[in-house]
Amino acid sequence: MSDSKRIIVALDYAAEAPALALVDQLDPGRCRLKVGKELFTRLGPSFVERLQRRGFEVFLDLKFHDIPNTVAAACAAAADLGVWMVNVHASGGPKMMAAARERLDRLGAPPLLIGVTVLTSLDRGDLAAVGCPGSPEERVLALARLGREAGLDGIVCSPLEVEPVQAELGSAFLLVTPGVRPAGAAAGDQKRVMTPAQAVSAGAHYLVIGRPITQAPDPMSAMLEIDQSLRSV
Ligand SMILES: O=c1ccn([C@@H]2O[C@H](COP(=O)(O)O)[C@@H](O)[C@H]2O)c(=O)[nH]1
Repeated sequence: MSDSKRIIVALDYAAEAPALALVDQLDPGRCRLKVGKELFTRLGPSFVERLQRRGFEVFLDLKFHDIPNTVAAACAAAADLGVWMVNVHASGGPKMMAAARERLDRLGAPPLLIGVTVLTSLDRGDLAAVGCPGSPEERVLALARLGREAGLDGIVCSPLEVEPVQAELGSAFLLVTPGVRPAGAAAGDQKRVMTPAQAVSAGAHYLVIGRPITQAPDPMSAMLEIDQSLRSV
């Protein structure tokens, strides 16, 4: 893949100051940023605009999951913010995903539209607990098919599902993978993980990485080490 900015740093912070302390050290030519529910709820759209003014492309990770009309309108609002990528829960269904696609297609330069499949914090037992029998891989594949049919640009899945999804849907369908942990790093609440180099060699297009960078004693060194590990893949 030609995009050299594979790392998307998840800015999961409780306040603006520590987030900006990291952002100040990052190079928008080397990585992208993800703003999720915590920071967006605290700081709102103006923080996203601030990051964009500094030259960063932003993945707005709000995982919209609602009726089609509401999700389509929320995606349009994200597009108005100028974000690079936005996402919806694929389990919201084909009509919801198609409504988001149709709304974004009315725009000149829409953000990438990505479907969240099975959260990387879930394993087979967790899926069974919410009434979904089968393996995470089977469910990811089923949701990936629905997402592609609805015209999504790609999906969020764990690195473990990258090869089977690409084998069926090809390499142009974007695969965005959280659940990335450098060797020896704490998995925390993530259950389906691989190292950054393993994820990229499996075929992941973008790696979402939070705590291994943001909670490292020296976040910038952690980021550069991960970046370096990808250059030899
Ligand atoms: O399935 C998913 C979907 C989204 N995420 C988000 O990615 C980051 C991962 O952070 P780490 O600290 O590297 O675990 C986080 O913002 C999640 O909300 C995910 O982990 N899994």
